[in-house]
Amino acid sequence: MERQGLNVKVSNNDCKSENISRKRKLAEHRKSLPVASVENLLIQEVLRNDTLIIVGETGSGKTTQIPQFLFNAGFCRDGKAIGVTQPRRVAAVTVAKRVAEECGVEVGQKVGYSIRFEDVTSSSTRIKYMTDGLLLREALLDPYLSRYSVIIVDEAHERTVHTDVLLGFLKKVQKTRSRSLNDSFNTENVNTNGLVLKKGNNGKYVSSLRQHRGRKLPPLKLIIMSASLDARLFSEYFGGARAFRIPGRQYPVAISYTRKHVLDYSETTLITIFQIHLEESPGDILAFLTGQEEIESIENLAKETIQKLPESKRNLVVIPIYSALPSEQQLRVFAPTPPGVRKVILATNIAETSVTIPGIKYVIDPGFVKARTYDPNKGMESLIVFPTSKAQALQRSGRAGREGPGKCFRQYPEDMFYKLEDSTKPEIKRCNLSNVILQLTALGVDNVAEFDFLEAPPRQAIFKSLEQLILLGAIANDGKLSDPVGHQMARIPLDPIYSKALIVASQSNCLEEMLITVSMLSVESIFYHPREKQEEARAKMKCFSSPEGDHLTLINVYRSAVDFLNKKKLELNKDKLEKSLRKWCKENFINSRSLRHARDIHSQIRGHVERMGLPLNSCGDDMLQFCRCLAGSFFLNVATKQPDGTYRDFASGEVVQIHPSSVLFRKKPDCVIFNEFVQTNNKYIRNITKIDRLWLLELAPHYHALKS
Ligand SMILES: Nc1ncnc2c1ncn2[C@@H]1O[C@H](COP(=O)(O)OP(=O)(O)OP(=O)(O)O)[C@@H](O)[C@H]1O
Repeated sequence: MERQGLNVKVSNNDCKSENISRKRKLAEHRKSLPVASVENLLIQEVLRNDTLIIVGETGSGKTTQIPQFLFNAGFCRDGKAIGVTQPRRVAAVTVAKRVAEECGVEVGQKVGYSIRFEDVTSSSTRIKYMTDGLLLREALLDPYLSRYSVIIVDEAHERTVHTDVLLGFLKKVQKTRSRSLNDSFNTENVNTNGLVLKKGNNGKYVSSLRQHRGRKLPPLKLIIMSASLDARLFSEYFGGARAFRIPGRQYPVAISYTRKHVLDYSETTLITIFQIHLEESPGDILAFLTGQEEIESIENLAKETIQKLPESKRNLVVIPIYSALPSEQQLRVFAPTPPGVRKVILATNIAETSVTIPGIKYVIDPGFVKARTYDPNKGMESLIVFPTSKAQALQRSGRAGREGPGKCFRQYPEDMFYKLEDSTKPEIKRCNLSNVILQLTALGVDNVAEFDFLEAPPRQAIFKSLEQLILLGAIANDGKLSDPVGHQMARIPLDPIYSKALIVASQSNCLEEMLITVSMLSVESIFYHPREKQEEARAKMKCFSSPEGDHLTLINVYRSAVDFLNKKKLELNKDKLEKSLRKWCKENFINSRSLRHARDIHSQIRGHVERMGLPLNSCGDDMLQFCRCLAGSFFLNVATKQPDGTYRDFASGEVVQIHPSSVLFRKKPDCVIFNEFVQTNNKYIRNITKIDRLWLLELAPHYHALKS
């Protein structure tokens, strides 16, 4: 006993001194960041300008430090908060954790984060990191964003559709809040924005939002940040807003290029990983790839190669990260590596901006990214692999110089870099806009075509998406949200076509089945077919296959997994249960990560529909009923067989083929609904169910009776 007590005492002391030295290190690190030298100047600029554009090298401290400067300068007096938006969930979570640690608080207290389906904030949260999409959702409940004194839109160069919509919306909120500002402040020491500027004892500027009369709001300060944005474009959009440049960078990153064009970037990436591992000094590796399937294939090849290395060189671990991975699995990449082990992270562009992955010294950038494209003429959206922009290449190399000097290996010749586009084409110009239009309409924007966008999307895309929303019954003839369907759809955080499917299903007695379907459709590839075990995998898939098509097949997989868990629940604890599910998945050639993600989405969306009061009903064994419900939900995506065995998409007239991964690939029914259009060398449709064409006349006459 005594011994144990002694041990505890010693380790407590160890802990304490470890904590103190960690705190000291963090404080020193903060002081060493380039942004630290301009703290005062920055605060003055924010006080003087309602909108400020801040440009500073990657790693200079923008995301983690500027919100803390603003907090210390008094921007959260009166209970107001500073909101910081990020294009990606993983960045919002990890940055919030880091800033909470720097402030010496638990995440969720003074510093918190909020992302779709996860809110780690409290009434005492004053610095809140969140995704840009989440702030837009918050605006539905609080159109003046009244709880915020400052909004920082970080990584604005990414130009995600949410960032662009948010900027237009924030511009509007700023105008409204400025108008509502009571002008009877005490004018002494007050600048034009109604903020009091005082120099504090420590020589730092401190602002105070003077108590305003009545319930009027102080102006909303807006900061737009990035390492690589077109400051002029943003400045013009915000009426000549001031741009502030943070001088200096933290650590140098040496860039190298290939001598020749590479034919297969996956192969060269794999080779480069092992060259670094065998020849370079210690430090972790981050390699950028384009998607889950590519990552999984390189992950397997890398693991096989590691096994072939001499024992002493097998100290390399491979960790994947992509957006379809559940949050806690994504966070695995941030765990420190044990001494003597090198990790290689295979990432999509999810790890491109904002995140700091401890230990990364080497970046491999093949120069490609998978991005959405949209053809408004055909109403078809597809994912295509494109070369990155210069801005993306700079962000990627920036991940290497965050804890010390780093190296970036670009897998293309140097002259290629200069040929890249400066910045990424804004997503709003290359995506289906139905989600944007639904959100803007819910925010009270009646004429989306006239909305003040930073760069307007093609008018044709607006009209096409508007037409889709009208056909789905979300928007009424007067351009407003329909009641109740449009309002319900705007509340469900899914693509409008899936939100509508849930509403249709609740009216057709099969909401349970549709909930499973949309959850499974929201993740990437449930089945995996390893090259060397194609036949075995195909045989296993047959056990789940439904002759009706892929939707019912997905339901079969989900229900089999739930049955398996229910059977084992009594014998195993939670950890062992998950482990045995993973084994079950492996035996059945099911991607356990995707299945887990689908289960998460299912439970979260289920919560939403329950709160909305939709009846959680099931059609039981009546699968005909469910297939009719699929037809009534996805009537915009119909394809019919042609004499030569190909299909014609009903809406666009395009010739398409059933994707080889579909259970209907060989069966070729006369008429199908589908959920995905994929363009590779051929045009494919994926996630398909056979239907009776006559159902469409009955279930969606407003579209099919007119078009037939
Ligand atoms: N989670 C973390 N773990 C360890 N160090 C971190 C973490 N987050 C930030 N840092 C350190 O703080 C520095 C500043 O990070 P910050 O994200 O504020 O920079 P930034 O200027 O916003 O960069 P970027 O433009 O790339 O987002 C990083 O270079 C890194 O050294």
